[in-house]
Amino acid sequence: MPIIDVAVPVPLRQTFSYSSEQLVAVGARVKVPFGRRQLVGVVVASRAEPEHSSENDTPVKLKAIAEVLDNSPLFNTTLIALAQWLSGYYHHPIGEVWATLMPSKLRKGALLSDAQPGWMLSEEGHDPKAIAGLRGKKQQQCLELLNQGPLASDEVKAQFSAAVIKALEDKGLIEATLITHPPAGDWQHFTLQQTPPTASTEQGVAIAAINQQPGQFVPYLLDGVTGSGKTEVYLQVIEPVLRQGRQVLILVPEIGLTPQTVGRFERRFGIAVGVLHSQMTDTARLQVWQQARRGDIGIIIGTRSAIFTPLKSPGMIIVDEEHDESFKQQDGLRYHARDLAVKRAHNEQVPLILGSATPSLESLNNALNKRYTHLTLQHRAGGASHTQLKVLDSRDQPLHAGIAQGLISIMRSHLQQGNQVLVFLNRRGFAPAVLCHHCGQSVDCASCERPFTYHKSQGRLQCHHCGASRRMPTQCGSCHSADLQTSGIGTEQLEQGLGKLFPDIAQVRIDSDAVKGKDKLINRLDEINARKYQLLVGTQILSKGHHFPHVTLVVVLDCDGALFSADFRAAEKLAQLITQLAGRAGRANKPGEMWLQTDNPGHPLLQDLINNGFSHFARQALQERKLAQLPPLSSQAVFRGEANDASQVINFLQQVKQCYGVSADVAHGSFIGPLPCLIEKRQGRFRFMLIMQCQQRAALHSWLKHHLKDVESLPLAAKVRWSLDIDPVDFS
Ligand SMILES: Nc1ncnc2c1ncn2[C@@H]1O[C@H](COP(=O)(O)OP(=O)(O)OP(=O)(O)O)[C@@H](O)[C@H]1O
Ligand SMILES: [Zn+2]
Repeated sequence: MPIIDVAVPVPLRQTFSYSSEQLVAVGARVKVPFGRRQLVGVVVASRAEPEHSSENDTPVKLKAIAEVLDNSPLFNTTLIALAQWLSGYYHHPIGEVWATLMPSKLRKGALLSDAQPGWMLSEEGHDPKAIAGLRGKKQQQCLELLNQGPLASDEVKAQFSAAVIKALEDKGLIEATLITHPPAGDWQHFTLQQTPPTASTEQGVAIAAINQQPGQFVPYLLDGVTGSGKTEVYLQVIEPVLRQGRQVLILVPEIGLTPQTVGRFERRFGIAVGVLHSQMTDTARLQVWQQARRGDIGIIIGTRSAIFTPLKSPGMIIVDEEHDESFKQQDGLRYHARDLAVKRAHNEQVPLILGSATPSLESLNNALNKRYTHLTLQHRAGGASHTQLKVLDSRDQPLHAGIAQGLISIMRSHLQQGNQVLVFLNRRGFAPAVLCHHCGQSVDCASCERPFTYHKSQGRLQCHHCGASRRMPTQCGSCHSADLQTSGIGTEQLEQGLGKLFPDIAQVRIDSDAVKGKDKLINRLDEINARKYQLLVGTQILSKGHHFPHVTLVVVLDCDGALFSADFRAAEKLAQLITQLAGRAGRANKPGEMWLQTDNPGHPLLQDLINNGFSHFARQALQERKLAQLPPLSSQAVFRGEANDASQVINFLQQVKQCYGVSADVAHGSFIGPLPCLIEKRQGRFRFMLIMQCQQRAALHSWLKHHLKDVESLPLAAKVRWSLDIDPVDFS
C-alpha cells in the first residue's frame, strides 16, 4: 500500500506518514486522523513501498488517510519549494507553513469547485408585493439585494444576520442555489483605455532597463522620490508582460490598498484586477485565489499574504512601498513578504521590482552592492517641485493646541490661499495620560503598567497596549484627590484646538478611531481630494502613499520621542515617515513645504534630512550600521518570551542562551540580552527577548538550527509563551 508523508498543521517540526489506498499527488490536500481530531494537511511526498522499521524489518503500522480532498496538486512545484524554503528559513513547522499559505476555506477542507452555495429569489420573491409586505427593514434590504441577481452565501452573510436570511427562506421568498463564476475573460488582448503620459527621461531609463530583460529573475530597486511617477513606471512595464499572457502580482501596504490604487490599473488596461486583502470574505478571497491559479486574471493586487497567490503563468512581481512594515507578519509564521517576493521571483524566474521613495536599508544595501539593479527617479513627475523641509524650534515658545505661534501664522497663510494643510500627530485620543494634580500619580492600566489614554468622545480611558478600557475615575487611586488632569495632546484634542484657532475652516480627522472601517477612510480621502476640507489632522494613516494634489503644507508635531528611541531602526523609520509625509505636499503645480516642530532642532538626523535628503541619510545610516555591525550588515534572530512571572521568562531565555552558548564561538555569533522588550509588560505578562546575531546569514541559521530541539525540550518552554523571529524589524 502506498505511503504518503503529510504536512499536518500542528506545531511540530516534522511531517507524518500515513497509508493510502492510492498514490496521492504531492501538493494535494488530504484529511488525516491526528490524535482524536481530523486535520487537513498537504502531501509532501508519496511513495509506493511500505515503510520498514529498522530493527526487525516488519512493516510499521500506519494510520490510513481519511479522505483525499484534491485529485490533482493544489500547489505547483514553485509554491511547494517556497513552502519548504519558508519552513527552513523561518525555522517554522512545515504543517503550519502550509496552513499560512492557504486561504482559510481550503485550510478548513473546502473542496475546490467553481460552484459555490448561494441565495436567489424564489418565484414569490420576485413579486414586487413581496417586498412591500415585509415588515423588517433588513429583510426588505436583503430581498432588494438579491433582486439584482443570485449571490454567494458568504456575501449575503457578510451583510445580513442568519435570522434575516432564515426568515426570508421560511417565507419562501428566497432559495438556495449554486453559483458559478464565469472566468474574467480574455485579459491579454486589451487595448489601452488611456494614453499614457510621455515618460520622463528618468522614467524612460527605468522602463527600458526593466523591459530589456523579460522572463528572467532580475531584481530592481526603483528608488524614486515621492511623486516621481513610480506607479507610472509599473503601468508601463507591465503592459508588455500582460500582452504575452503573463500575470503580474503587485504587493501594496495594508493602508495603501484603496480603490484609487486598483482603479489606476483598471483604468489603464480596462481589464479586471483581482484584489486580495484581509478584510474580504473567505469566499471572495478564495475566488480571486482560484482565478489567479487558473490564469483567469492578469493583474493581482494584494497585501502581505497575497505573496502566496498561485499564478498560472507568472510574468512579474512588484512590491510597492517596499519599506513598509506591514509586509512583515508579526505573529505565527513571521515572514517578510518583501523577502519572500525576492525568493518567489527567483523561483519563478521573473523580474522583481521593489519600489519606494524611502527604501529599507536592507534593499538599499543590496542595490549598492549590485545585487539589485538600482534605478533612481530623482525628480517629481509632471514638473512638480520638491517639498522644502524646515524645522521650527518650539523651545520656550507658547503653544496653542500644541502648536507654536510661528507655525500657526504659516498655516494661516496657506489656508488663506485656499490650499490644504496637513497636521500630523502620531497619537490618537484626547490625551496620552491622566495625572493627579495633587500627587502626580498617573492612571495606569493595571495589566500593562502604562498610563491610559483619555478618549474624550467616548468619555473613557483606553490602554493602547492591550485595548483595555475603563470609565474615567473620579479620584486619584493613590491619594484620593479629585483633581485629575489630562497631560499631553492627542489628535482628538488637536482637532478641538484647531477648531478654535481656525473656526471657519472645514476640518477632518483621520485616525483609526475616526475612520473605523475601510470605506470610511476611502470616503474621507475622496472628500479631501474634492476639497471638502482644508485642514487635515491625523496619524500615520495619512502618510501612506496618498495623492493629495491640494496640500501645500505639512506640519509634523512632536517627533521628538522617536529621536531618542532604544530601537536601532527608530532613525530609519522616522526618516521614512518624515520623507513620506513631506511627499504628500506639493504634488501638483503648487510648491509644498513641511515644518517639523521640535525641541531638538539641531538633532543630526533632522539636520541631515533637511540639508541632504533621505538618500544621503540612508547611506550615512548604512555606514553607522556597518560600524556597529547591525543589520543589514549582519543577521539577527530574536527569541521572545512572555509570562505572568518575569523571572520565569528571564530564566527561560538564559537557558536558551546556554543551549546556544556552546557554539557561539564556532558561529562567530553574539547575544544581546535577555533584556526587556520595548513594551515590557502587556496584559499582565512580562516580556523579554534574547537577540542573536551573526555577521553571516548562513552561520546564524546553522547555529539556530543546531540547538532548536534543545530549546524545545526545555521544561520552561512549556510554561513560557515564546517565539522565534528571524530578521526581526520590531522590538516592541
Ligand atoms: N511622465 C509623466 N508625465 C506627467 N505626469 C506624470 C508622469 N508620470 C507620473 N505622472 C503623474 O504624477 C503624479 C505622481 O505619480 P505617481 O503616483 O506615479 O508617483 P509615485 O512615485 O508612485 O508617488 P508616491 O511615491 O508618492 O507613491 C500622478 O498624478 C501621475 O499621474
Ligand atoms: Zn493594558
